[in-house]
Amino acid sequence: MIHRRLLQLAGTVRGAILALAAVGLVMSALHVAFALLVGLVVAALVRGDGDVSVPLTALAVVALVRAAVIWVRESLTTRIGVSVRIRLRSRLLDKVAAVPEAERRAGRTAATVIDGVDGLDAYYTRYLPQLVVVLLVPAAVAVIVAVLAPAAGAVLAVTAAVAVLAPRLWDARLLRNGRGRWAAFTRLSGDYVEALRSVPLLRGFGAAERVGAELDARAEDLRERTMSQLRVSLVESAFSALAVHVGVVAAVLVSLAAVVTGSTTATTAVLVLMLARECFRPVAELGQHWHAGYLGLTAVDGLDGLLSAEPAVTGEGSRTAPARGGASVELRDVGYRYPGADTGVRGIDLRIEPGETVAVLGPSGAGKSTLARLLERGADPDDGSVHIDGTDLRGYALSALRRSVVVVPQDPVLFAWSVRENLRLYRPGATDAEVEAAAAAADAHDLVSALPSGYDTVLAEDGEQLSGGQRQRIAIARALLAEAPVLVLDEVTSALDADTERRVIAGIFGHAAGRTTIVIAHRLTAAERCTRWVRIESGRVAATGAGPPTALAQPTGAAR
Ligand SMILES: Nc1ncnc2c1ncn2[C@@H]1O[C@H](COP(=O)(O)OP(=O)(O)OP(=O)(O)O)[C@@H](O)[C@H]1O
Repeated sequence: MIHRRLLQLAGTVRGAILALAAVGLVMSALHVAFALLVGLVVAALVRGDGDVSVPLTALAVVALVRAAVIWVRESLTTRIGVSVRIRLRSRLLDKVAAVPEAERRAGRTAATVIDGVDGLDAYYTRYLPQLVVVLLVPAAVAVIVAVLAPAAGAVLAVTAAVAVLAPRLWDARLLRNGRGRWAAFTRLSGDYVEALRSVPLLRGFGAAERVGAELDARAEDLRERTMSQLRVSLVESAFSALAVHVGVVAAVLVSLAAVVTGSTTATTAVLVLMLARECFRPVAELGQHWHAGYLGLTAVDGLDGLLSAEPAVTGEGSRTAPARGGASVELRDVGYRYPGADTGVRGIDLRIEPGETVAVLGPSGAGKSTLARLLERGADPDDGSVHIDGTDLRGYALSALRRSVVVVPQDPVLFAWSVRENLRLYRPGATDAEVEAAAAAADAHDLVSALPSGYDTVLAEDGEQLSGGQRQRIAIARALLAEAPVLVLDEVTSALDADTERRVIAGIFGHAAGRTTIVIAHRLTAAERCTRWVRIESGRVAATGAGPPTALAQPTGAAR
């Protein structure tokens, strides 16, 4: 089955597919030559006449060349397979980085990028080249047989056509079932990832058993779909195999009948027997490759969905980063709605001078994190514009912008790398002294030093051996080390006790002095060193004030 979208996705791989098809054709020609030579040798031996040394030598040469071509084909297939996977994965990973959808559905995305692409490898490197071989070789062999024995040639032509075309009747159903199975597989992958991440939570709430039972039910659904798929595919294979065997037997019987009636020779009958097998060899191999390759076909929806998803932001300028130190930040009548929702921010006007420290306060859901998102260009505003140092964010090269605005989220991600590598995420060239100074400023030096190998301790996935507050402090140190002109701290001290929070805030303000710092906070203690405050409510600026925020900055009932 040829899938137009998959051919488009393959892009420049088309030439490689044709090269593999050409090698497949050479291979088939060698098989046919081998069969003819064996036929000639056997016929000569049966007749007991003639010298068979020449065809035997030719047979040995063909066998050697065939071995060499097999080697070439396999190494080419592997190389092309690797390059197809690299090319597709790099296109997909570019998308994963830009598409919010991929972030939200991490498990499904991982299944598509890993299993889907693996499945496509067999489709491109085995199935499609073999399809070209099947379109040419059985017809050519049937013509050769027809020249030797017309009736046997006709039988081969008809049965080969049936063997190739009959399974296509099941293709649509196989593909439909396969897509359903793939959807169930990726959904289950996503659910497993989510459940594994939340095991302590699920256990804590006694929900582990219920979620386990749901996963069991989904796994059972996947098993049933897979078995149903296997059944359809086995029926298809059985029909194909039947046509192959019936074809060989019928062609041989027809040529034997011709021998009995004296209209052909025994040598021709032996040649027909040998060639009949070669006529069907490509068909049988196509069946095997189809089963290896259709997994890729079924993954096409996931691949297509990811590749055609709209990135959160499009286009970028060429401006490099603003000058080091602080940069001005300006939001001009900014409005943003989350896609498909009526939530976000609107009419935000805010100017922050270079080096200023501003607190952004407001109730939960007011739109504070949305502002942070807009500042790092995680999304573009629907209305208005965001500027850094007077330049619209869209005028900066994305990589430069992301180095210039560092946002520390409330629940930061740490990688399963050493603490030192985690801290150097934004500045791989930072010296050990700079790393330690940033850690000390975030009140993280002592806690890191107490780890078994200090800064070289390799963290568990997402820093699991650390408490929430310890992870927050390492993430703050990482952001301080970046020395970005604009630092946005989004409730980064929410997991710290009041004393530690004060120390961390003092450290941040000392280390980041001169840089523009925006502190998003619920608690006034987190923002008490800011020189100005802004209160956001329902996506709008509700009030602003000079000096550190006081109780006035908070809506009634907010935490102090
Ligand atoms: N990905 C999203 N899709 C749709 N709506 C969203 C999304 N993220 C946030 N929102 C909505 O946008 C609004 C603003 O959310 P935001 O996260 O900016 O609030 P916040 O002030 O940071 O809240 P909190 O203090 O609880 O972190 C909320 O109504 C929220 O439900």
